[in-house]
Amino acid sequence: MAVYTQVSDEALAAFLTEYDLGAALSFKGIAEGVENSNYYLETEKGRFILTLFEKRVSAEDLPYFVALKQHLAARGYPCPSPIAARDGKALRTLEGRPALIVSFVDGLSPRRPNVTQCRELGAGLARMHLALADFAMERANSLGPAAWPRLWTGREADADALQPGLAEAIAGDLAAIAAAKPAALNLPRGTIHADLFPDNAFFLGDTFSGAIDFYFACTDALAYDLAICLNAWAFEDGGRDSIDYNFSKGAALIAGYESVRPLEAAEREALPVLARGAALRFFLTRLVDWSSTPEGALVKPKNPLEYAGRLAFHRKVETAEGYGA
Ligand SMILES: Nc1ncnc2c1ncn2[C@@H]1O[C@H](COP(=O)(O)OP(=O)(O)O)[C@@H](O)[C@H]1O
Ligand SMILES: N[C@@H](CCOP(=O)(O)O)C(=O)O
Repeated sequence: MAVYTQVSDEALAAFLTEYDLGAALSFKGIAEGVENSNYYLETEKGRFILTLFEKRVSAEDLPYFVALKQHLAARGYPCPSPIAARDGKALRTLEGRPALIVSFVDGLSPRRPNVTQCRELGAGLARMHLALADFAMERANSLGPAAWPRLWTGREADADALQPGLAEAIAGDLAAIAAAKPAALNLPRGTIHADLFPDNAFFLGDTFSGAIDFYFACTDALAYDLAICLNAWAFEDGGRDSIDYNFSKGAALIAGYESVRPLEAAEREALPVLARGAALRFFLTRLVDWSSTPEGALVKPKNPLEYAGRLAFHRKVETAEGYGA
């Protein structure tokens, strides 16, 4: 459930008078999502999404996220296009929160992506990287390697409580990635989505129809975005205590990406450490949420062990071929 801030009928009607969208015909809170309050909004001019930004998205980053979506939409990339009010400004205030109306993206998020969808997603990710190649704004990755020790310190016991011996393994991952960092620093950089999980990608049948939720986007290595997607799209829950890499899905995702933007030799070489780093990043943020979300909270925290399982796989992979590249 992700409607933290309620919008009254009166506040919505007054808000819409600032736009050329006509009156509201339908307005409903959206249960999915974790970070912000999202509403489905239909007006006389069509279907939209209204987002009220909650505290997890920093207000100073909002102009970056809005500009990024405007940039992509202007290049015809399928994503939510910010709708400006009559004064030309898209980012506004509603019920005391920063608020944004964006266009509705058609499609369904796959619950269990198939190989064709993985290939499509890879190509969609590479097209996004190319469309953002001339996006001038920058944002540091606030969840990059420099942030990991801060997320990890003090949570060793929580990790061991989830799985005995996990704390030592995670400490080993942090050390191994820190040692490999210099090689990863020289990779081609650009604007990355950084959270293109299946719930943030839409498909019409098996055809990629758009990406949403750009609120972790930042400036980083392009191949790191591919590594995040490998983690999010190409692993299967293999039953009790096991998470398996689906080689066909991973190979299809990489091939799809390379059909649009071929990887450089250094990016291929760095893929194992990038994939391990990406798994560590999501393990750590999930661990923080897991141990700090009170029981009975509206949002159920995601299971960190899914990412501990991926880390166990990455520790054994030495070359990009191990992922099907
Ligand atoms: N532009 C959009 N078009 C269609 N549906 C959207 C759009 N934006 C969000 N949604 C719906 O709202 C849900 C939550 O959005 P999301 O951006 O993932 O929220 P959060 O940032 O809170 O995690 C999505 O799973 C999707 O169902
Ligand atoms: N994709 C992340 C959590 C972020 O949630 P989102 O709904 O904003 O994409 C994870 O799986 O840990």
